[in-house]
Amino acid sequence: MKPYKILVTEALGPEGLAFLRQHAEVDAYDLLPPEDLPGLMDGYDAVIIRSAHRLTRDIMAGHPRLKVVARAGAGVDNVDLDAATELGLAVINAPGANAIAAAEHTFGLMLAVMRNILLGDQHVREGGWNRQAYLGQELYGKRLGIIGLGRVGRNVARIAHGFRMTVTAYDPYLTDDIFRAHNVTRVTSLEALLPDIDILTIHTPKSGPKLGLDLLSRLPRGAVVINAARGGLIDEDALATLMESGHIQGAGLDVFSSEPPPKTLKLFQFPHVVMTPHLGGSTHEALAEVGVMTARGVIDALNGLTPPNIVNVPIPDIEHDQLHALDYAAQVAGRVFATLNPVPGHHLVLTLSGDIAGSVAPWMRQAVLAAVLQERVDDRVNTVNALIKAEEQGIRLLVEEDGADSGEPTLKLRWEGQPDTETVLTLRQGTPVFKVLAGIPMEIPWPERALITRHQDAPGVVGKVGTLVGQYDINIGDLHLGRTRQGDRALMVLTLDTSPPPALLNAIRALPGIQDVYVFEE
Ligand SMILES: NC(=O)c1ccc[n+]([C@@H]2O[C@H](COP(=O)([O-])OP(=O)(O)OC[C@H]3O[C@@H](n4cnc5c(N)ncnc54)[C@H](O)[C@@H]3O)[C@@H](O)[C@H]2O)c1
Ligand SMILES: O=C(O)[C@H](O)COP(=O)(O)O
Repeated sequence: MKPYKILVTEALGPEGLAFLRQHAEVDAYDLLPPEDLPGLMDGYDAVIIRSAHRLTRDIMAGHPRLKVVARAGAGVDNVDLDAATELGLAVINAPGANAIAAAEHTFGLMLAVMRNILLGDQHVREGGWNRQAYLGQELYGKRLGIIGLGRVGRNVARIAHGFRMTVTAYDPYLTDDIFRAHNVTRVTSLEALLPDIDILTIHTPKSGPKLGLDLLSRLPRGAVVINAARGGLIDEDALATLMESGHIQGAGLDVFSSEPPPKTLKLFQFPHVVMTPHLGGSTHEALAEVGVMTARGVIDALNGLTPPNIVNVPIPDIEHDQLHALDYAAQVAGRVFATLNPVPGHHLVLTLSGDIAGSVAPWMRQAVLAAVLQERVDDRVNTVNALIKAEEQGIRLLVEEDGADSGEPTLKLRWEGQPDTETVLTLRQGTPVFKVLAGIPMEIPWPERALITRHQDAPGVVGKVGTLVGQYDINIGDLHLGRTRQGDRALMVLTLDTSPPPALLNAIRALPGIQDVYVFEE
């Protein structure tokens, strides 16, 4: 019996499916009718879609088993990311896995428009041979304008250089180095880009700029427009208007505001508009790459890891094993802190130092916060939705820097204004070691099973607890004691070889001087 159940709603590369099947029971469809998806979501740990389906809040909510949703592809605009995050669902995608396919398809469309390939094909099939009627234009020496120099945009630039085009791009989110590295001239506005190019191609997410009549009119007369990114980035009515006036000579479209486009789409009237049914990422190679990347991400996320292709959790730039160790340290620190300090404050103060500063810090904050909240909130809370759940609980996270950004990763936690809640944990060669517990300095390598007593420092308490544990035939592997000062608050941490039964815990609780008893087991 496999531990997970996964629904795949649209054709996934066979390599990805095979990987999923090693770890999960998989129900895979070539194309699940979209209207059937809401009724099928129950009982799956993960659901994987492509562009034919939408994962809305309504569809994702109310499925206790669901932990991960995935978009097997680049664009996650058909997943309600805010809803997924609030619901604690990890969102996986496959960034870059189909970027070469999409870039090559962009050139397919470009060549089809510039060289009248589809019109010529139709003409020959109809028995014609009028070569003069289908005179085309070369890409060589043309000025290509790219909006969005991301994974696809950079591949477009690479191919364009092969055609000896000059390449200019607009992407306000990238550094100059990226433009230089790809031999692309940078412009800092669309207004600067559009008048000086022959061919425009857009490669931004759906949230990118919308090119309506005003912006498209800035293209020189006779320009060609390509959209293999997302429907709606190029306004279809505006494009039709400019095709009609002859301002725009031709267009290549792989994506549409509504897919498939309605029969009433004005652009169908123009022979120099070449259209494909969202084929940009549809090559065998890309589907294989997308399938494997998605499948690995989904299984990692189900296993509680943070894969590099998770969309709604900050991703630390470190090795898998190191991340796993830090995740464990965050769990231990958060759980022990929340259990020993059950009355929460309003402000949780977290100090990170050592190797968890930098790119790891945003993820670490969420991981620790999730572990603290897990002890307090019944609702599902995890690294994905920790910040949202904290806000719902009226808890604010205050992050303090202590300046040290190398050395052993160290987490310090306390409720603001309550120094006796301070908990300090260091990760030493992969093992969490507590340095301070509930404000009491102690040095405790964290065991698999620990029993902690909170008690009054007084003669006989330790011996009585030890005797009771022995009476239940449980071996004590290690013992640590700490106190604020003689006769004051004290803690005892016992490493036990076997689980203490409830009767033993009750017996310890009944001993004079004992304030509370806690058990932590893996
Ligand atoms: N047709 C297809 O089958 C197909 C295949 C793959 C990708 N896509 C789509 O192509 C697009 C690009 O994909 P990608 O993998 O390169 O994404 P990406 O995230 O790697 O790159 C997108 C780039 O757009 C830039 N950008 C964002 N907003 C912008 C704005 N307002 N103005 C200018 N630049 C902006 C970003 O800085 C980034 O560099 C996405 O919409 C994706 O969904 C379509
Ligand atoms: O975002 C993507 O990866 C592309 O739009 C491909 O979509 P598809 O998976 O439906 O082919």
